[in-house]
Amino acid sequence: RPKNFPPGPPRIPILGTYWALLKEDYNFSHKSTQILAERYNTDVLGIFLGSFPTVVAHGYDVCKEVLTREEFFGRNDTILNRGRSLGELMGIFFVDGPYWKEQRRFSLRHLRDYGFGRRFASTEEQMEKEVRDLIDLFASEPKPQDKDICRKKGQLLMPDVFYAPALNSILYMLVGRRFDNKELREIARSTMKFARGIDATGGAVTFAPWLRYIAPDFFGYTPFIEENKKFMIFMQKQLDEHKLNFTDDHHADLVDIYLSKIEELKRENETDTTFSEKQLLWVLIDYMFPAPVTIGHTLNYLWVHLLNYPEVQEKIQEEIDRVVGRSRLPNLDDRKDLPYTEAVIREILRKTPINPFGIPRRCTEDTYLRGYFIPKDTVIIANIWSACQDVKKWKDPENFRPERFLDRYGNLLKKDYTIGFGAGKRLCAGETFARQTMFLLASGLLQNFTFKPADKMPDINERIWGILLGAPDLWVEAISR
Ligand code: HEM
Repeated sequence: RPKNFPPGPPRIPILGTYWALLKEDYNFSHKSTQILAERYNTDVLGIFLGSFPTVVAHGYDVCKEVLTREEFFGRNDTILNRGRSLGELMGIFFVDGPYWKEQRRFSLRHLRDYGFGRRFASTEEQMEKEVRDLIDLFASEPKPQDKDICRKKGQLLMPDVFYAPALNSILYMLVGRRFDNKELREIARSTMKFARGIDATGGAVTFAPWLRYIAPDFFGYTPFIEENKKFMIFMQKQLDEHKLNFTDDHHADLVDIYLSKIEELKRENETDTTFSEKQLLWVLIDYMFPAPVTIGHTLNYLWVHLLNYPEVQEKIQEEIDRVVGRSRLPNLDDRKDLPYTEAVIREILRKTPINPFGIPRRCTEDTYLRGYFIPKDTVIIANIWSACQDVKKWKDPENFRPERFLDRYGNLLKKDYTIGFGAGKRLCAGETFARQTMFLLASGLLQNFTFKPADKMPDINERIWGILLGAPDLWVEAISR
């Protein structure tokens, strides 16, 4: 333990202090670190994942500080982060330094041109089409290709029903077209397979990579690599097709813009560059793979709550009827006029964060946090779950209370303290898109249907173990309004 390193449980060989996480809560390490932080009377817990020094921040203020400080903007070079992209660190999620800065900035700047994170008519039309298709799916007899998510008219499976609309919305901006829903559902389920094989710390295989030779399935290594390959194959196919038809005088999506940039650098004989076709592949995947599972699972939690709190469902419907009516679908202009609907989505993001540990960061230089010494290359984790449960911030965090985001006149509070998307310059790159998509899908469905559980009432506290903290699958019954 380095001198003045944050307090925490004692280390043992190989496991470090991982044993203590398993002992406190075998399945949910975000709960274990919270228990340990309380025991050691600290907001800044020092643990060792194998031999890797790791600092876990707890509570709203410390998490916010950790996420926004420049020296904590690194990412970790782990077997999984490399393994998914065939041995190299690529894309946006798992790279850092100037490489990360350039690729994040370039992709975001140009995705904005197609409506990612801002208003753009043709993308909004496309998203409206996705909402309409989803409404039709709920209102129709099941088609043979939809039997996996629709068991009879009006009875559908969450989160899977959201996978295709979320993916098609982002793919439209990345590669300029939409895809068959069944194909997209299969791809989205790949993410779930690997996300459920490994815990939020990255699991034992991250700090003891040799475990992948002993029991690769048990430690989640094989599913992680194999399921990631499915994204790679899908995206490589799109890239190959784009390259065949590419002309530099017409750019229709991010791939065109990026290929054009590569051409420009070639013309200038610029070889010292972070731009390459391989890099493009992983940038595309990094915008694609989070969309269905993050949006799908957050909406699944929303529905778990709507079923348990029918009065909240009614209030949203009353607000939509009053502001939008029934003759057209809610659109992004309506967001500001539907404060209660927005507040419910914010409260879901707070109460049930799907990334309890966010994406772990790396400390890029020796530094101090709340008086403790943090050496360079320490793994930095913000326990987002603890920040969302912080009594000092939320007063009654255990309650589902959307009104906490409204003032006494029912207006949405200007400042949004939601921290589920991370914070600082490494903030989730898809936040605005995710919020817009969730708003459109939720408000469109609730305008048209009232929902009841198709089987028993879902348990509000049940969670599925994994990197992504999801609720169990939920069959809902939609009754036309
Ligand atoms: C409810 C939905 C979502 C939640 C709660 C969420 C949450 C997060 C969190 C916690 C991080 C880590 C941020 C940090 O290190 O501070 C992250 C990163 C990221 N997210 Fe999301 N996300 C969501 C949806 C999406 C969507 C839909 C996309 C893409 C379309 C996306 C793309 C990304 C990317 C590219 C990063 C990496 C950013 C970087 O390392 O610079 N996310 N997200």
